[in-house]
Amino acid sequence: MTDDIIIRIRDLKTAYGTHVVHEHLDLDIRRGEIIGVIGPSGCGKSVLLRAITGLKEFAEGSIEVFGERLETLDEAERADVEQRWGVMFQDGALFSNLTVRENVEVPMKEHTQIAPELRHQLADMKIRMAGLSADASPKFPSDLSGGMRKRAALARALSLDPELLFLDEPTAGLDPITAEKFDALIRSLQKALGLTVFLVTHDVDTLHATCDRIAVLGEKHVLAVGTIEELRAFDHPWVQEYFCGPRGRAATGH
Ligand SMILES: Nc1ncnc2c1ncn2[C@@H]1O[C@H](COP(=O)(O)OP(=O)(O)OP(=O)(O)O)[C@@H](O)[C@H]1O
Repeated sequence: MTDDIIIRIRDLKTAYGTHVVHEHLDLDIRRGEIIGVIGPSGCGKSVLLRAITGLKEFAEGSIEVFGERLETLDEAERADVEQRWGVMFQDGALFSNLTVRENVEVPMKEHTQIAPELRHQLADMKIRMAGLSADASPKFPSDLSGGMRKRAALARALSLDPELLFLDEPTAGLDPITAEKFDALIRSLQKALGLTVFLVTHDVDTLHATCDRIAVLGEKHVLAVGTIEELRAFDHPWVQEYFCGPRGRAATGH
């Protein structure tokens, strides 16, 4: 059913000057799934996330999110669509001069008229949802550990109660135990809030712990989409190395 497709990408082409990143790329993301997006470094995972969220113009093709093509919308309509998703960027992208609470309040200030007192309370609630204690709220990003900064960035991505969450390498740079806790948090938030999650990662443990399906990017397009089991059977050298090499086998228990 078309309604179940929350993101529909057709024949996408993106480029920086003469450097083509994606060409003839098709991908459907289903409502309520966690889809992992993997592929070799530089294959265009982050650029794809940026194209979907309107941060990178594309040269050809179409991207529909919630049935809308962003480039056809006026500013107000576009802002309405943007409110329905949250993005956690690779480096967290927190404002270093704002406290954690103020960071989480930024999208609320931008998109809503919520009164300050209620906004503070809502921000603190998101901070707790992301697994931080209340005393993190008045701290500045530089006072937090890497794992806590990721949680603060997640709290900000959840700021406007999104239906759709984009996570760019959420566990990169975390120790394995912190990463495992973060994976569990993403899974439980997805279930509790009915989120659809677009998750860029290199982490095979994260894929195993969180994802319903995985899209493999390579050679400028989507090479394959499926469950880990389906991809393990996919005959492509990079996919085989990824899932059936020592790290892939250890993570999937094969
Ligand atoms: N602002 C930019 N200007 C020029 N080229 C860019 C820009 N951003 C990305 N690229 C190029 O686009 C390609 C895809 O980059 P992208 O960051 O999407 O890769 P990735 O798959 O996310 O890589 P990684 O796994 O290493 O994070 C790379 O060749 C990169 O050099």
